[in-house]
Amino acid sequence: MGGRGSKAAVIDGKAIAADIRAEIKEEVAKLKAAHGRVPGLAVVIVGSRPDSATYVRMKRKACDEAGIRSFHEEVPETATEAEVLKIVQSFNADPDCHGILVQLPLPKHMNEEKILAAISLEKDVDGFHPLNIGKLSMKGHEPLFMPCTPKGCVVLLERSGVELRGKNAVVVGRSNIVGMPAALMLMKKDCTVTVVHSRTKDPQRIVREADVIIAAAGSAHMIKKNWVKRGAAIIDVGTNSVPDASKKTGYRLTGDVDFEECSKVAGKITPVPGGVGPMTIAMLLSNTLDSGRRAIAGK
Ligand SMILES: Nc1nc(=O)c2c([nH]1)NC[C@@H]1CN(c3ccc(C(=O)N[C@@H](CCC(=O)O)C(=O)O)cc3)C=[N+]21
Repeated sequence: MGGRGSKAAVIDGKAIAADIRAEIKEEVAKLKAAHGRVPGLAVVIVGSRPDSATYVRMKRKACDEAGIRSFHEEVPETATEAEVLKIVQSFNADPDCHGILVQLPLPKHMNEEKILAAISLEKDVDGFHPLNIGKLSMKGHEPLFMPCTPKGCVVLLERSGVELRGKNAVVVGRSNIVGMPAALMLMKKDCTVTVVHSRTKDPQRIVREADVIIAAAGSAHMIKKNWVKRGAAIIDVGTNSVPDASKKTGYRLTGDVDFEECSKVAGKITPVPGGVGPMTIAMLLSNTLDSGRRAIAGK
């Protein structure tokens, strides 16, 4: 694979996510049979951004299919921070709710950190609570939940047979929700990790050394063929909207990686869409199942 003239194997995130969702569905059914209860996920959405509405619809459908109960609370863009905090607190206290997700981004007048920190640690299925993130960085401390997108990246690598131990991993991007936690998780998997960001000198030279590339910079097609070592595994987290007149919506989704060119040298590569995106939702269900199992079965 990845030899001269050959093409990278495409990692099918949609298929891997479907497998995981089927496994989760079975586990939910087992919980229900043994305890008469199922995991529950609360989704809080503030305002009516069309992209947020789409993601929330997909999450809800995924819950339904897996047998996970979902609760929805939608408030207008003009709601106050106190109102959102109150909703979070009511789900914190609800024994049928095992996971709480506050859809991001929040309107500018709300303090995102304050709202995320109000979510009970035991229900933080997004893994965004500062304590859960902090534990990721410490030896001997396991977070209750890992953030869904970077966890999805690691699971994609593992399920497609990429050995991580001792490998050079380069993470492009240092965001709280993807780059930083992805780097920490790969370190826990015994990779040697380098994080490349907007102030890095000569990022191409560093990325070219990578056996594993996690592209999470938010810049369409910034990773080119001559940035990639032959045989490298590439996980593309980018979800950039670019104009496309042939689409109904007028735009299409594209990654941070120039897929056409890079797949000529990479060993394995994820597409966008159909790569990391579906895994984000599968990991959300997985975290909700874990949380529900802890609460319902006590393990
Ligand atoms: N509290 C919170 N938690 C999140 O996990 C969260 C969030 N806020 N805000 C927005 C981002 C984005 N996100 C995605 C989920 C699924 C796809 C996904 O399934 N994408 C499909 C395609 C979707 C399409 O075509 O529009 C794919 O890549 O194949 C993408 C992105 C979760 N997010």
